[in-house]
Amino acid sequence: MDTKAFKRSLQHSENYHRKGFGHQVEVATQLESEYQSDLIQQIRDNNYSLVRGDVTIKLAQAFGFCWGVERAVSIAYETRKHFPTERMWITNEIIHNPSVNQRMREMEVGFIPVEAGQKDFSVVEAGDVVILPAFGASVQEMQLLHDKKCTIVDTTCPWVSKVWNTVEKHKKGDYTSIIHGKYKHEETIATSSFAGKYLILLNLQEAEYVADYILNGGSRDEFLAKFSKAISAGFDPEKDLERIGIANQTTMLKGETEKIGKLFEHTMMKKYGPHQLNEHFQSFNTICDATQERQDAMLEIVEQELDLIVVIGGFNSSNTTQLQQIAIQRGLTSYHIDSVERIKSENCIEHRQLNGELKITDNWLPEGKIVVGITSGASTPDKVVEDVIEKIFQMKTTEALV
Ligand SMILES: C/C(=C\COP(=O)(O)OP(=O)(O)O)CO
Ligand code: SF4
Repeated sequence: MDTKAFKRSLQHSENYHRKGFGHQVEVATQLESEYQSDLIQQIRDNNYSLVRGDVTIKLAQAFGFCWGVERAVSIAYETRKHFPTERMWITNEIIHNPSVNQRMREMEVGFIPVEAGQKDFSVVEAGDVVILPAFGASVQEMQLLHDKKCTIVDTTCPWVSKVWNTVEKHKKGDYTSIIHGKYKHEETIATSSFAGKYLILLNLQEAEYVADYILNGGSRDEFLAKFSKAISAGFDPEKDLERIGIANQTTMLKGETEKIGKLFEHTMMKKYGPHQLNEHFQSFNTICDATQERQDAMLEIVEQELDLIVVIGGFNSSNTTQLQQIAIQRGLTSYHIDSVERIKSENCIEHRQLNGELKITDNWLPEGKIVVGITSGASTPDKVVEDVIEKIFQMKTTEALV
């Protein structure tokens, strides 16, 4: 499929929208009342810190809703206003935050049902309005919805589209796209659908395995088994690693994406020599600013004297998990929660560990004076952060009274 030509024709279709519908002002008021927080603004204005009783809260200097998330949620709200009675669907979660997705359901936006791991688009009929989430959608899904004559409202973040343009460039130059990302993540599924040949790598360890294969060869069967879910159809590691380009899922750990890029640059230089490098290697910076800023702020806050840090964001939120990983690498006690409900009244907390499992920890708030770091992922409303901070204050006040 000529994905570039398809995208171009889609963009000219009258059934395709990728901007709002002129209701920004009304929607902004609604979004503010549902998701913003006076307390958080107060902490921001107070140099990102607040003391109440025994508790000092330190907020990261960059956290919470990024520009792309604000934009996508706002377009989704506008879409409902513009089409108040039409049947409306979304192909996936709009962003990875449970409270925002719940609001979509309340606005009668249906989620495409998934049967045995496959989306069932038979529920969608001609004339229905279908929202594509901030991560985008695969080109095959877009084509299917276009063929069904739906009205498509595309909220894909422009930073994500920038990565799609990058893999299109790789494809044009006959380079294999090496995508630093998670092969099951919606954004990476969408990105790989625009690529020609591709290989998705989760981390530096997997990249080192591939770099070694490029330089020294290895077992082809082992390679194909190891990456069976993360390669394009018919991938041939002997031929398809001769010319490579780097791309990424926008919310991966920034430092890791950079290391992977450098590793492959050196690998190709070693194999083909510096004069031939451009023939065999391409790299464009596709780390988004929001990811960069939130991770940099996290790297700063973990250097402060904190007793613990609470990382707030959806459990399937990749960028939130990366923030948690920074805390763990630093050896700081950290708890990743997705809402205030994870904090139980009897000083116990249910939190997500890096391996994805939930754990319950008792007596997580130390007695006496404490300094608590707080950050939140790019899809977490400030209201959710406020609820968590208020709960911590409340628990420590109760402790002082006992
Ligand atoms: C939409 C988006 C980022 C917003 O945060 P999310 O938490 O929704 O997504 P992710 O971190 O990728 O799992 C894709 O860059
Ligand atoms: S994290 Fe970056 S790429 Fe993702 S939605 Fe936000 S601005 Fe866009």
